[in-house]
Amino acid sequence: MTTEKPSAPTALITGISGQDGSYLSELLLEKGYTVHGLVRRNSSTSRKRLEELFHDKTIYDRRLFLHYADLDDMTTIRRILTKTAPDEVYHLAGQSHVGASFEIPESTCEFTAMGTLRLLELVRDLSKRPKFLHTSSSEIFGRPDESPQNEDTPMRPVSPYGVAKAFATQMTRLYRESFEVFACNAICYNHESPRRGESFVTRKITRAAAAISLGIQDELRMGSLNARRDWGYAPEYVEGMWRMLQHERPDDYVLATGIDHSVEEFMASAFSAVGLDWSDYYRRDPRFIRPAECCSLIGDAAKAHQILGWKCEADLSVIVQAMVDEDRQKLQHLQRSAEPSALDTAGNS
Ligand SMILES: C[C@H]1O[C@H](OP(=O)(O)OP(=O)(O)OC[C@H]2O[C@@H](n3cnc4c(=O)[nH]c(N)nc43)[C@H](O)[C@@H]2O)[C@@H](O)[C@@H](O)C1=O
Repeated sequence: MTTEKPSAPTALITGISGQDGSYLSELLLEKGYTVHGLVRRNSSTSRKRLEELFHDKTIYDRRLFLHYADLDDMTTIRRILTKTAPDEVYHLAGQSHVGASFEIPESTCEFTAMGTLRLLELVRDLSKRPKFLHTSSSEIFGRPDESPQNEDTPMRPVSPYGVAKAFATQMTRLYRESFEVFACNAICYNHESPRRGESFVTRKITRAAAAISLGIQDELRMGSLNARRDWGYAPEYVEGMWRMLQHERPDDYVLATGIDHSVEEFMASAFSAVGLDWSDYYRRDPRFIRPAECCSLIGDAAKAHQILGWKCEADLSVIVQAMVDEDRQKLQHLQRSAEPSALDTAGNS
């Protein structure tokens, strides 16, 4: 008698080419999943970036598939969902820059809020419903009354991004409670890595520290250094997302370290990693000060720890060092290959 092996699961990831999407696809591929990823139509670098990450072309060719689809193009997403019939959908895509959301509130809500609602509608209508994970954000708490925040802390967003995420978070709850969709919110606090985009403050700082130490840059223009954030390590956060969909019941979980640091402390750590004093290079620039700011966000991940066995282990100083090292290596490579335009520092984030 032959016992039939259960077929490996299939996942669909929106926003696969971002930091979290790349780590999540690696995790799922390692676990034997077939992974389908949605990439924006105008994102010409996405495919190349993922190809570079997956040196093993066999995996890339046979178990990782990319599809072009924007979050406002639901007929295409419906077709992809029907064709690929995923067991799990990880919804990571959206406009993720808090500062930019003050400039582009409408498109932020269009993609981050309405994009999530439209996806939930598609999932609800499928005959074989996949499990659904929405990556929510600590920005939903805005200026909270309590610290640390947990899954029951009231939402009080203070940015268009936070408002859009609060809408998407509440919709995800509603589809779970009213329409019986297996839908979870991963309420993620800031999480960083050497794959973090340069418009986020951590990467902006580590790249500047690396560039200044190599003589490529001479100052760092930034906004306020007082804000405090709970910074964790991105690969651990995607592991938490995966665990949520493996649990028997859908729910919401905070993913956070429970330890906060100021932007100034992060900067001191990055500059000391290259033997420099940050205060010699910092220039306050009002362009980077937001109209409203979440001053201090710190998460309580006790529920994720107790129910999912999730915890974060990476120390912030180790993350900072890894980011600075990666930036120095990349910049040195560019210096050697004499690509001056590529050495321009990210000045608009
Ligand atoms: C959880 C949450 O995490 C991220 O949102 P964020 O916390 O806004 O991240 P950030 O790295 O842009 O800013 C952190 C802090 O740093 C301050 N800051 C000062 N000067 C500059 C500056 O020059 N640039 C930037 N970007 N920030 C600056 C800024 O005002 C803020 O207080 C996203 O992943 C988001 O998608 C998300 O969900």
